Amino acid sequence: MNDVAVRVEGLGKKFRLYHERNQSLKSAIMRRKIAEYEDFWALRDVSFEVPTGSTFALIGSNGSGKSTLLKCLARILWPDEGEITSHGRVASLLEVGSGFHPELSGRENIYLNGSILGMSRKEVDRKFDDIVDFSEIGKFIDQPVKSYSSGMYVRLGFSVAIHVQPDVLVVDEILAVGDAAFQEKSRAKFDELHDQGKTVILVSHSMGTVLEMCDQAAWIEKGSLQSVGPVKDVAADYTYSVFPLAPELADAYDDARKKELGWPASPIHPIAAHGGGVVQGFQRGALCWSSHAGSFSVKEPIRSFFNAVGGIEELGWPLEDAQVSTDGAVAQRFQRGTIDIPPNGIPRLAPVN
Ligand SMILES: Nc1ncnc2c1ncn2[C@@H]1O[C@H](COP(=O)(O)OP(=O)(O)OP(=O)(O)O)[C@@H](O)[C@H]1O
Repeated sequence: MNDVAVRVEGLGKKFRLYHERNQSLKSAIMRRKIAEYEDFWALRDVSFEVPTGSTFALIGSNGSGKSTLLKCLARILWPDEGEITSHGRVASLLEVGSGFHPELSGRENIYLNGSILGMSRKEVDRKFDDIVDFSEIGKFIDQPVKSYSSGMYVRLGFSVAIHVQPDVLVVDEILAVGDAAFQEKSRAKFDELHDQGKTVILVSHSMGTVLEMCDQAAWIEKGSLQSVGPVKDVAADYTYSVFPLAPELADAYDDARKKELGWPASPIHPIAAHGGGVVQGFQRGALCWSSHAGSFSVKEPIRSFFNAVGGIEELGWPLEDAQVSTDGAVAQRFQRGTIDIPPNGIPRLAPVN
């Protein structure tokens, strides 16, 4: 077996950006001039290898070129420079409804999509019931797919793609369209593929999902590769670029704290009251700097706090580390009140009058 599932070498993909809004031949003739355009390189000089059996994430900000790269990997787009070599059967699930014909039924689309992804009719016949079962489309299978919800589209598309039994599965963010139960089911399917030594390449904006599911990653920005390697390193590089450290916190963020708190997971929140300060959420806690107390770290529960109230306006910054009792309850004192989180419960905020 090959150690490398996909090799990308010097990849470049350009698009034409037209300066005239209307690009039809008729309008060009009417205006007696050919539409002007410029070349825009969505990807340039991108090279990396995806190890066989890895779950590989592509990360980067909006418009950085992730989907374009996935489309090149799935052979939906053809590169203008460089090349992609892949080993084994590649199946992809990119845009909602891609590979489906809206007027055809779910049943007909399973055959259509299956053949696009390289399955024979006999193979689809054999797997048909499993595909329908996994998709949970049930009695709607003979309805035209144009009447399906986007979640139903994705469930059917994903079900066909995994039943191709690909060596490499290429998936864009669209799985997030499915409901919680289906997302859980697709996660389990990814684990199964991983256990079978299959390779999955996916795009996700959720750093939690990426860290949980993937072992390798590549970070792309403005069409060029920034870093590639173990997911933790790449995710750290990326998040530092998105959420730089507050200058006040930089000194406090030594190696020990880095280990304890992880990398930045939120922008810097300024605190106006009581002489001012800043607080910033990290992967496993928060760092706080106040003009009174200098800087100190707060562990996990502050994240629940951030989520619960959407900010630190009400209670101010934390005055102590969270106190965790044996039954899992959490209590933490803040500048203007306290927060209590019962085991598996909703945080209660108790502002001081
Ligand atoms: N068909 C196209 N014609 C012209 N420009 C395009 C085309 N497809 C993509 N682009 C441009 O290429 C760049 C990269 O787009 P792409 O969709 O790959 O980004 P992305 O990283 O997937 O973004 P997002 O996170 O927002 O989904 C963008 O600037 C986009 O406008």
